[in-house]
Amino acid sequence: MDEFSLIERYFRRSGGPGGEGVLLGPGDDAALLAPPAGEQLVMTLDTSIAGRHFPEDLPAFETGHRCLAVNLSDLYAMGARPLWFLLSLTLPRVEEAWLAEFSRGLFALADRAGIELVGGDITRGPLSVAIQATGAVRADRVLRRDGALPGQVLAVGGVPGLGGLGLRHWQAGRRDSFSARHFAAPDLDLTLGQRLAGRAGACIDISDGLLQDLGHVLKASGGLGAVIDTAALPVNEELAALDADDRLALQLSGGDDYRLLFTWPADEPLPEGTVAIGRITGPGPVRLRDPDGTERPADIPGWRHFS
Ligand SMILES: Nc1ncnc2c1ncn2[C@@H]1O[C@H](COP(=O)(O)OP(=O)(O)O)[C@@H](O)[C@H]1O
Ligand SMILES: Cc1ncc(C[n+]2csc(CCOP(=O)(O)OP(=O)(O)O)c2C)c(N)n1
Ligand SMILES: [Mg+2]
Repeated sequence: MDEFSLIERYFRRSGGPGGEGVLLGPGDDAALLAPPAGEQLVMTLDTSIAGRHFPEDLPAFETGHRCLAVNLSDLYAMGARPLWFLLSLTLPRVEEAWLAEFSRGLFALADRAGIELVGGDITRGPLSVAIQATGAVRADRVLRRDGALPGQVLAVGGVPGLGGLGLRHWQAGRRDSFSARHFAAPDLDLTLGQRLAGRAGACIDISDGLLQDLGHVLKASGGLGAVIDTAALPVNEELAALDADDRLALQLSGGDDYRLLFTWPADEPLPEGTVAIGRITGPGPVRLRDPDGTERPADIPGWRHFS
């Protein structure tokens, strides 16, 4: 089957509403899109390479879900609502069963998130999936990394450490655990970004580990510091069962969580489903506060591609 029939069969869908603002989707030289009036466009791109970003033997359905999820996560972290995406697929060979499952996983999440595939590219080579996603947000609702202020509460929507524990479980063959399933097909919060928009101070999605991603927020916000209450970090049963040091390392530097970390005015109730884990301080280091009140520097690194 050639490239054109593949696109027709697995990536071009007829019938549906066609997506907001889509004047011309896949099929011409490029897509033709109408930006929503009164909003700004938000664009992101993440590449997922087999063996580096996801396991070589990740099932095709999960691969489709995951590669879109990591991009949606960046749109949500900006307060945007998803609109359109482009898919660049590099495949070692044509396996129709794989493609059918991949596109099923991809579109199942795309439909839930309300994002439309408007074009892409297919080439031959080692398996990798690059997705460029575009969303829209009103100027007064944008969430940025540079909006943290001393005194704000630091909060998360989700369980930091789940992705890191899931990768460990996956590698150990425990592929049915809750965390392994979250790692394989990250369970995004599809509404939190919108609920934070226009209200949170700063926001970022946790992909490289809580401390590293918090570091980006603090640096962008002018070199602020933070205190994290280690006992306040939310856990599920699988994280709770680990010994304390192992658990904390995963919570702070595991990565692959794809949940939002944000700052919030201290005098306002937190949005439903989110948990306070500390607060932003004036310029200084990030410190960990243990339940007995002792504080220590947080010096656990996160995920780095080139170190
Ligand atoms: N090759 C590149 N050219 C231009 N900008 C880039 C490139 N790679 C990353 N960026 C930009 O750097 C910022 C951080 O990117 P990244 O570390 O991938 O963050 P994220 O976790 O949000 O995907 C983003 O604004 C991204 O667009
Ligand atoms: C097979 C495999 N090994 C290791 C990891 C861990 N890992 C790889 S990339 C990454 C960080 C996120 O990737 P990156 O390209 O930095 O995405 P971004 O931060 O740009 O969203 C993590 C935690 C993984 N997801 N899969
Ligand atoms: Mg990126």
